Amino acid sequence: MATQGQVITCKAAVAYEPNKPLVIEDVQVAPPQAGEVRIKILFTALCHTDAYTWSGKDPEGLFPCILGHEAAGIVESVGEGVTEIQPGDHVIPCYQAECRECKFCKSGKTNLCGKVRTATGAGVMMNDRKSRFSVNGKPIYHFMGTSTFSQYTVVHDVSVAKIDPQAPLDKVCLLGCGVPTGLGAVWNTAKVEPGATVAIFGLGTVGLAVAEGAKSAGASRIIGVDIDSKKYDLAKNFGVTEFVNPKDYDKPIQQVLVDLTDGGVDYSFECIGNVSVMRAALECCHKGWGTSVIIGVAASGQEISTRPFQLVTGRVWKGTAFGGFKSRSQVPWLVDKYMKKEIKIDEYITHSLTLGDINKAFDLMHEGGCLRCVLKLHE
Ligand SMILES: NC(=O)c1ccc[n+]([C@@H]2O[C@H](COP(=O)([O-])OP(=O)(O)OC[C@H]3O[C@@H](n4cnc5c(N)ncnc54)[C@H](O)[C@@H]3O)[C@@H](O)[C@H]2O)c1
Ligand SMILES: N[C@@H](CCC(=O)N[C@@H](CSCO)C(=O)NCC(=O)O)C(=O)O
Ligand SMILES: [Zn+2]
Ligand SMILES: [Zn+2]
Repeated sequence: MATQGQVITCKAAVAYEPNKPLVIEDVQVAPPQAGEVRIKILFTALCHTDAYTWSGKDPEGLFPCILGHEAAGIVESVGEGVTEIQPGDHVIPCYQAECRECKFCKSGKTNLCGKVRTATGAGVMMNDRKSRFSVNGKPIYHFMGTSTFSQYTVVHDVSVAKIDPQAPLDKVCLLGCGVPTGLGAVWNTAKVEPGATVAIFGLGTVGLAVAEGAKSAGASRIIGVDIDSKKYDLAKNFGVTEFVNPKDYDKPIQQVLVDLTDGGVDYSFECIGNVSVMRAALECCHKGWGTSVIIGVAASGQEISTRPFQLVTGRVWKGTAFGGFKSRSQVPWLVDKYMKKEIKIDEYITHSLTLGDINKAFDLMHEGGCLRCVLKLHE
């Protein structure tokens, strides 16, 4: 391999400051050290969490950094001691690692992994607590352990899911975040059963994936709640059976849903990141058993609240990261499900652009007509 062991200079989108346009730079990407993998990223999508961190509202946000965490690519080289991944493997970088050795991984109770989390939260690699990215000698922070807005990135080996080489990378890149999050929130976190009633707050990619998951789980009613009525036609294709726009009512949305469902829904999902909506999502659940799952990411300083009585009377409040999926083990399984046409991906991709258009892609994301925009990173 000509590039193995060498610094690679390539294009990447650097976020220098919150909310300032990303700058396409020539970035130096150092070779992978022990336990690391350097990946040629071919396609990356944008997720709202990238916009959230870029906005400066993420307490873990560090600048300058290279954002991006929903991508697919091909391994360029591996560091010392990496045995399960080889150059040429088709992979999806996973922001939620799976080491299979730590307390979290061994617990069987969670998909969270503790092995590299302190480093990924600090924008560095575990080995030497330094970045592999630089511009003219100045380090640039990693983001979520993935930094996929770059033609090449370096990640920990425990964060790499090896997938079917036949899978189209311009599609399966979405399995790096939004789609698994929604499906897994239903299948793994809530464990929705046939006949259940479901309310989904926010019908973006995550909320629509919740609808898809709820439909496949056999939910009897899937009520979509969004302030953008244009979402309804689209949402029907993902399984939403009824639509409610809070703007059409004078009473609180939780009351609207309780009245519509003879006392409340069995399951609700917050897919926005709005703490007032999180409260409504809990309070629209049925007394005695209703479960609400928080998926949305709220800004630094925001807190959730409700009357404790809501929980005393049997409602359950939960949250989910990456839909509870164990990344290295289950992302390849999700890819196989897509290849067998058992889950959707193409339907979430509304726009396709190149890395140079990344600022335009973020603008599109805020315009409502956009679910996922996939960027091609190489000509
Ligand atoms: N927990 C996780 O693992 C995880 C993974 C991926 C994304 N997320 C988070 O999930 C959230 C959703 O992501 P997305 O990509 O689907 O976002 P999105 O912006 O595409 O979708 C949000 C939807 O919510 C609607 N909305 C906004 N305010 C509303 C309100 N007050 N009431 C009803 N509807 C409202 C919008 O019209 C939009 O349709 C984000 O906060 C993102 O950061 C979390
Ligand atoms: N850094 C933020 C929290 C961000 C957050 O909650 N991230 C989600 C994934 S969002 C993907 O689009 C998550 O999985 N969190 C678990 C984890 O990061 O380990 C903050 O500090 O508020
Ligand atoms: Zn995401
Ligand atoms: Zn682990």
